[in-house]
Amino acid sequence: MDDFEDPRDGAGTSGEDTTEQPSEFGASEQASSSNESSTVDESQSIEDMLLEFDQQEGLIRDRSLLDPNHIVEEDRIVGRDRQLQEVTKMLRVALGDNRPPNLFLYGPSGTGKSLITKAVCKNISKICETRDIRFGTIEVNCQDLDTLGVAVYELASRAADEADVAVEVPKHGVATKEKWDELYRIVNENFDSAVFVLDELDMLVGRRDKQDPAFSRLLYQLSRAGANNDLTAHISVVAISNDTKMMESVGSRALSSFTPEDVHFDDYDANQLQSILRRRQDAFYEGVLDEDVIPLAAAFAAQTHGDARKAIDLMRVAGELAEREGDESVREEHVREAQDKVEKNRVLEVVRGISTQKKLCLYATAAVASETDDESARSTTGYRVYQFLTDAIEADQYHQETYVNKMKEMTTYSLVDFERRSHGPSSGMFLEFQFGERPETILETLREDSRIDMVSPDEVSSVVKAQVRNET
Ligand SMILES: Nc1ncnc2c1ncn2[C@@H]1O[C@H](COP(=O)(O)OP(=O)(O)OP(=O)(O)O)[C@@H](O)[C@H]1O
Repeated sequence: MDDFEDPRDGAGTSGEDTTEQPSEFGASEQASSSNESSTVDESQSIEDMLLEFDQQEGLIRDRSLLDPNHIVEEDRIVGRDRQLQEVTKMLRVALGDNRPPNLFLYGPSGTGKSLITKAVCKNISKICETRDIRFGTIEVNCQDLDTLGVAVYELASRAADEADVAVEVPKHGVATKEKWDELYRIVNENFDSAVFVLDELDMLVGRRDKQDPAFSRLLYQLSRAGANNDLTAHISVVAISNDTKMMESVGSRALSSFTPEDVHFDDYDANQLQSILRRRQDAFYEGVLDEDVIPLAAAFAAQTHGDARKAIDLMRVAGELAEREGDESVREEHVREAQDKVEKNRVLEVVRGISTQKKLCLYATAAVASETDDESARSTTGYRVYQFLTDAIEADQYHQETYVNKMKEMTTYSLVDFERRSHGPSSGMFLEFQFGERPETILETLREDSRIDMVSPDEVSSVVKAQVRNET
């Protein structure tokens, strides 16, 4: 955040929100609808409109380059040489007659973990074809898998897709053991060598036992099957996670058979993100991207933790906004609009599901952060603003400790981060919260809750200012 100029400088970050955000999709929808209303021809039939849109020149030439799930060619991968080399070195064993090691790839989201794994596996597969080795990449994302049984079925089903055969057990109503046997059958009959890619593995917690999460059982069973010949193919397991501490939750039983090689993926800085975007600028027709677009999208994405997915997403949304508004080029203002929209949607997703009390804690803390120079909020000040808010809407009031715990829970949604601090003996200890998104975006989003909207933002702001002045 502090190693480049805040891209929003000069664009009003001080909290004096001027635009009325019309809907959950933010200002962009409003802009496009007001644009439409000025050009609408009421006599036009739907068919005419469709034909007209069809003839309109778009700005985006190749949408796949802006799709985060598309595996880009190797020459578009930038800034991950070390990781590419490590993963290639370890998995290349699959090209011979040996079992490659298991891997644990960890680092924040959007730092290229899945991309590098897919790119290396794709190349291994290409070489294996020329050597008559039947190699398969069996990939699952564990995010939506809630039990071990579901995960094993999913693996069997992906293995079957990769081998172009059918799964012969039903998805429901059979024991997990049968699903394992089916997975072994498919792999053994169709592959000499296979890499299991378990993306977002830490999400596979299961319902049974928090001490023995499903991901731990999955790792144990898979690596054991490799060792005791249930799986005759040479298999390697690549576990991918954002949670650097995931391996600490893997039970000792699983750990002793899994024993992975670790590969760390660190954050991208704004320069690396710029290079990533530049290698994809041919997603647009020549000359339609203004020169400020890429540096600004990269700077915005670098503000959180340098997420390439976010940078690519910003460039795509900016392009789509420009297209929808009938503009001839993608400009800086489209990126700013896109940033608002992307941030707001993410915050909305989280905020929609939390209780009013948590919203009040978050609102109070974000209100403080929006008034401080470094956009941080002390828990002690946040709590006083929280008390003001709960009094104002006559809601129950938590003790300070509960308020702090509720705020700490917000770290799981990556909305806030915190550090324990003390500003000298007179101020005592407090937590200092930092936001992953602009505090103003969080405030705007929370004001969509009618109870919170009962309190005037100006009133909150003057309470906050007074409290911040009182900080020692
Ligand atoms: N070094 C890079 N060069 C080019 N594109 C990249 C690079 N790193 C990431 N990307 C792109 O960013 C997007 C996200 O990358 P990827 O899915 O690999 O992230 P991840 O670390 O696996 O994140 P998550 O943990 O959220 O799944 C993809 O579209 C990918 O193509």
